[in-house]
Amino acid sequence: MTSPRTFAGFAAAHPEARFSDWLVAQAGDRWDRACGHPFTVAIGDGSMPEAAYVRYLIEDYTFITDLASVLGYLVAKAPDMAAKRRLAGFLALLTSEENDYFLRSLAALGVPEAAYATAAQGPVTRAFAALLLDSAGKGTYAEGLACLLCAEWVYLTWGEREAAHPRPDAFWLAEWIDLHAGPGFSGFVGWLREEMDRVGPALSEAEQARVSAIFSRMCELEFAFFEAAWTGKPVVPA
Ligand SMILES: Cc1ncc(CO)c(N)n1
Repeated sequence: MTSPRTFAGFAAAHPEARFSDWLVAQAGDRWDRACGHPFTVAIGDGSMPEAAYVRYLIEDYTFITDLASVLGYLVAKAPDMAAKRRLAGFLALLTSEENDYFLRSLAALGVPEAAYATAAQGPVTRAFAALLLDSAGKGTYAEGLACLLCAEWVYLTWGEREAAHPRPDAFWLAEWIDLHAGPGFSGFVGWLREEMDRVGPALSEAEQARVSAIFSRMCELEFAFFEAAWTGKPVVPA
């Protein structure tokens, strides 16, 4: 009998299940903790302390710089033009509209360029960047895709939840919600899921387990990233 922890076992028990559903099921409460972190609730309900958001923006600006490199690796590894187009489209958005969002928000919050342009990454961001860059750069397309899927799907999940009620006044919060909700972003995450669902089932069981471990580790690091901004005390999960 196949183990229920493998994708084959999961698919036998849940005939409609997608590979991406299995990744979330395997992550268990690590997924829920990342999507439901109090920091993400505070983005939407107007209770965000400015100091926490400044810490977040400075770290996340270094993160999205590495994310742009990760997308470059994935564009290179994507097997066909349709996939390269999707990934390149997101890379273009990240390096234009989203980059602009960071520069305007950091300026409005009074953060001087010197404080973010050359900021050293904290320990959680370093662990995060290492996992992403190693998976997408040295690993396989599937491994890099699992990182990107987790990062963007967590953001879509809290983004759509917070977009369901009126926006806070601060534009840096309102626009951060709008960047992670709406048809453009949900369309991209929907495509990432379909791509993972296409690539994942064809992998060996050992490689599927590896992809699942990467996805779950990403959930832990997403939680730790929010927690570091929220508390000001970065802790890399064991
Ligand atoms: C840490 C982190 N994860 C995911 C995203 C979404 O791109 C982001 N901006 N930052």
